[in-house]
Amino acid sequence: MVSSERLASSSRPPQVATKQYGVTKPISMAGPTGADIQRSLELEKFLTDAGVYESKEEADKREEVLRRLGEIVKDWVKRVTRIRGYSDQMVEDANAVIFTFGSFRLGVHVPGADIDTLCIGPSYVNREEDFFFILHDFLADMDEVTELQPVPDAHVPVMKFKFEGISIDLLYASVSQLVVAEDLDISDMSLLYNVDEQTVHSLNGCRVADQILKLVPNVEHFRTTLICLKFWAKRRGVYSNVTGFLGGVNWALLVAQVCQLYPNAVPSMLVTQFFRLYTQWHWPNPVMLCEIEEDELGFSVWDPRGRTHHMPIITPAYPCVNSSYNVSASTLRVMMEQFQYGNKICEDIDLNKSRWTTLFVPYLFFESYRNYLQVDIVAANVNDLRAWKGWVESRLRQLTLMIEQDTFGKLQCHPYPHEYVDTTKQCAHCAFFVGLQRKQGEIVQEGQQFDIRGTIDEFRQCINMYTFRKPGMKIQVSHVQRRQIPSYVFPDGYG
Ligand SMILES: Nc1ncnc2c1ncn2[C@@H]1O[C@H](COP(=O)(O)OP(=O)(O)OP(=O)(O)O)[C@@H](O)[C@H]1O
Ligand SMILES: [Mg+2]
Repeated sequence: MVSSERLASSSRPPQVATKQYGVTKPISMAGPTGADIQRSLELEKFLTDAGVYESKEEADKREEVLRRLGEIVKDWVKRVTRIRGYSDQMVEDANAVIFTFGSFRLGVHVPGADIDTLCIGPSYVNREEDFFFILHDFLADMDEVTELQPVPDAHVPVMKFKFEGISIDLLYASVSQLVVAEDLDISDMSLLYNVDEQTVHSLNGCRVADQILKLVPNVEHFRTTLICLKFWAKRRGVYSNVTGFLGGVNWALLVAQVCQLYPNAVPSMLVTQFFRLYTQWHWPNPVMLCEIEEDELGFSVWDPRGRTHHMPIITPAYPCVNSSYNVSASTLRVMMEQFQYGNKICEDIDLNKSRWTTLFVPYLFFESYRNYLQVDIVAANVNDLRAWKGWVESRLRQLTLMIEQDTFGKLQCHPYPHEYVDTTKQCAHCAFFVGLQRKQGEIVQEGQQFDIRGTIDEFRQCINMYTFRKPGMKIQVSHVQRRQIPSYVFPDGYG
């Protein structure tokens, strides 16, 4: 049975931000009914059985890896201090601290997820040489470290590696202090004075995570709901920042907004309200968790170029940016379809006509379209493939945009954020797929076909301009029909 209070509240339209840089206000709502609590317990059981929570051993290992990383950066900073010729006292006092951010900091990481870390060091230890050369070489010599990959020219420069098999993203920020205190307060705005833009960006992840945890009314409910929605998004093929869907921070902000609106709700209600709210949200109205002064915005939501911000989800710490700038009209369309699916199932669950398992049924991408593009990527070895694949994956959004533009929006693309590997190939290989469909409602003339060969050639040329291209790095883009999808895509059979 559904309580009358519940029906009354759920039939109310969600409030949507109308004021510039304003936030949505809490919708007062009665607390959970017995049925809501029961549904929440069932949801948690489902998530536990699905394996989204890591074991005690895995959690301990992560803590140990973080402790080791903390020691390594301290040793490194002391070494640099000595090389720079500072006094023995300075060498003794020299310090660096590690902060975590991302899903680990929020307490919503799944087994095998990366740990996003930020190292804060003193003013005289720089990123260009000290971090990307001295610390890099230090790490390269360690047996525990594998797959070390420096990315110094990224928007947020990062060193990626595995430490005893755990993926680490390590950022570096040098602050205007000679000695970094062990209990440094990352929310202190004065840390942002006199530092370069990359440092501001590097500090931002930690400040955003802390803000989110401060702004949600009930952290445990927020965590369960976010774990649930991230798992759902992966099952439904809409979890991926790089492909133009949403990544960890975007899902966190969307869920945090729902938690703010329904402060008394338990996770099952929050999941239901999530789908209700975002199926009705008037994009591109921005989602934002707190009031933001105009000068805190790192971009303009209303700027005429802002039309490219299809689904603005604004981070809550200076400089507040749209965290989902990769979303395009086509990926927004795909996500809205998925939100509608989620909304329908949750309504049925509320009426006891469906169960949680149905919500998480994997999306059948290869049954959803008749035509696809297959993007095959090969390289001489797995290391080359990792870098090459990353580059191609980051350009798939461009392919989608180019096709939709060149066909005046009549051909719609759905880039799928999963890679498939043909293990029978001699060289290292992976493939991505893009679903193709005519825009619905388009009047089709007999025999009308789209010729996108020119667009694909242009895309391939752009891909081949990769700065770090090596012999053996190749890409092939082919049009395939559903029945031509290669069998390695279905390792368990065609279902
Ligand atoms: N588009 C973005 N805009 C702003 N911050 C971002 C963006 N992408 C990543 N970040 C920052 O980097 C952090 C780590 O990114 P990551 O993609 O690992 O997300 P995550 O929340 O850790 O999820 P996952 O469980 O997938 O690792 C984010 O939490 C956020 O602070
Ligand atoms: Mg992460």
